[in-house]
Amino acid sequence: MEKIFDQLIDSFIENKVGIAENFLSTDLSKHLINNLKSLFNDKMMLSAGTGNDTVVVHDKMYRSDKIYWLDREHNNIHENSFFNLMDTFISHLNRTCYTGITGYEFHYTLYEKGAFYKKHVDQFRNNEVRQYSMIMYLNEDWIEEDGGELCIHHLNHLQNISPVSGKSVFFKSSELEHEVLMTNKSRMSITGWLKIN
Ligand SMILES: O=C(O)CCC(=O)C(=O)O
Ligand SMILES: [Fe+2]
Repeated sequence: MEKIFDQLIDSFIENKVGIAENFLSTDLSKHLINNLKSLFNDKMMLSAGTGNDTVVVHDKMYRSDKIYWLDREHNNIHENSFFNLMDTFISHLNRTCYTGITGYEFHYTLYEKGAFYKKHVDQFRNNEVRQYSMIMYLNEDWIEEDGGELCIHHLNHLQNISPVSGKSVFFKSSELEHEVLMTNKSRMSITGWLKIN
């Protein structure tokens, strides 16, 4: 696993956007996507909001994804495997890069056909707790016509990343502007932030 962690970290250092293709095993991706689908069927996935810590605005012109927060207290074996993986990644990151991460938060994310998330930065304006953004995609068989790329706005160019199963993306929450382009079919992922307090 350390090799994949280093791939994510090294590409982050080189390009400001870390990408690792097999961060989640096929098995774990499958279980997590099944969790997400059953949460959706049980109407547990709710419209995501935007704003700072205290004011959350639900503006469907700005983002139209649905989310559900992961929690060890759900006692879901696959969710806990995911958290174990993140714990290992964070100790590796802290050990090799002195990042001092002390916590995290992750949600399941569903963009239904036609959904998007307009250009934004992840760190809240009045709160610097979120240090790194991390997204794990869960979609098998993604083709260009499906749209839904993560589009990173670098200073002089755009970088489009397709949301393919197992792939993880990692970048600084305070810096990079990015958006999720409109998706032409259901787009599923786990999105989260590594935090300091
Ligand atoms: O799903 C993605 O590719 C990015 C999601 C995102 O930018 C966010 O939730 O803040
Ligand atoms: Fe974001």
